Amino acid sequence: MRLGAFTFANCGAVRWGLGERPVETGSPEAMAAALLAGEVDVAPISLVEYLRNHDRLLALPDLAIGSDGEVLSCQLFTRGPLEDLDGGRVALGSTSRTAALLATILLTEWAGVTAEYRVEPPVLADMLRGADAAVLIGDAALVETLHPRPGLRVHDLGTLWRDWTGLPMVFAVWAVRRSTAARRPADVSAAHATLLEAARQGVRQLDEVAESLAGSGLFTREEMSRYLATLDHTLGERHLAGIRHFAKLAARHGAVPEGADLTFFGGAA
Ligand SMILES: C=C(O[C@@H]1C=C(C(=O)O)C=C[C@H]1O)C(=O)O
Repeated sequence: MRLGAFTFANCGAVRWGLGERPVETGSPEAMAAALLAGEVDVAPISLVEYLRNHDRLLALPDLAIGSDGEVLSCQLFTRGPLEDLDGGRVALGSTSRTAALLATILLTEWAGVTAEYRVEPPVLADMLRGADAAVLIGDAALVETLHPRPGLRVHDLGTLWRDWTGLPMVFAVWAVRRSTAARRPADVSAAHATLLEAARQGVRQLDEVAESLAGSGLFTREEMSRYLATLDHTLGERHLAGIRHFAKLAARHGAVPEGADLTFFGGAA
C-alpha cells in the first residue's frame, strides 16, 4: 500500500509513528488528486473532497484530523467584527476546501453576512491586500495564529463551529478508493492498523513529535506541543454527528451532492 499524508504539522503525530515507512506527502489539494488518480492508496483527504467523491471512496474508521473546539490551524482573519464583512470580500486560501466552505457557511448562516468569495494562493498578506478577510489552513494559519499581526482578529473555525453546533469539526478523514478496498482488503486492513497504531504512538510521544517538528524552525517545541495536543485524531459518534451536520449544510450550499455521507471500510472479512 502506498501511504500518503499532508506536509502540514497536522499529520506530524501519524508520520512520527510511521517511523521509517515511506510516505508520499503533499498539500491537501495534491493528496486528494493523488488518491483519486490512484497514485497513493491510503491517504488523508479534506472532508469536502471526500463528500464530493463519496461514491469512489471509503473512509477508514477511528482516525481523522479534527478538533472539539479550538483547532489553531483553520482560521478566518478579519480586520473587525464578523458583521462588518456584509457586502465585503473574503479570500479563500487555495489549499483549503473544508475550512473555506465552513467559513462561508458560518458567515452566511450564523453571522448573516453576504460577502463575495474568491480563491487565492494561501499567503495572508497578499490575500488581505484585495479582501476584507481571509481563510487560511495548515502551518501558515498556525504561524499567523500564534503570532498574530497587529490589527487583525483571528477567528478559530473549530471554536466557531462548536459554539454554533456543540459538535466537533472533522476537517479531513483518511480514505481508500473503493476499487482498491475491493481488490486488496487485507492490505487495506493492515495499512489501517498501521496508521491507527502510528497515531496512537505519536500521541503518546507528543513531546518527541513536537521536538522533531520544531526542528523545521517555524515553531518552538512548546508551540508544537500545544498544537498537537489541541488536534483530535479520533473519529467517534460525536465526530460523525458533526460530519453529517456539516454535510447537510454543505449540500444546501450546493457544495457537495445531496445525501453525501461517510461509508466506512469494513475490514478484510
Ligand atoms: C486541521 C487542518 O485540517 C485540514 C483542512 C483542510 C481543508 O480545509 O480543506 C484539508 C486538510 C487538513 O489539512 C489544517 O489544515 O490545519
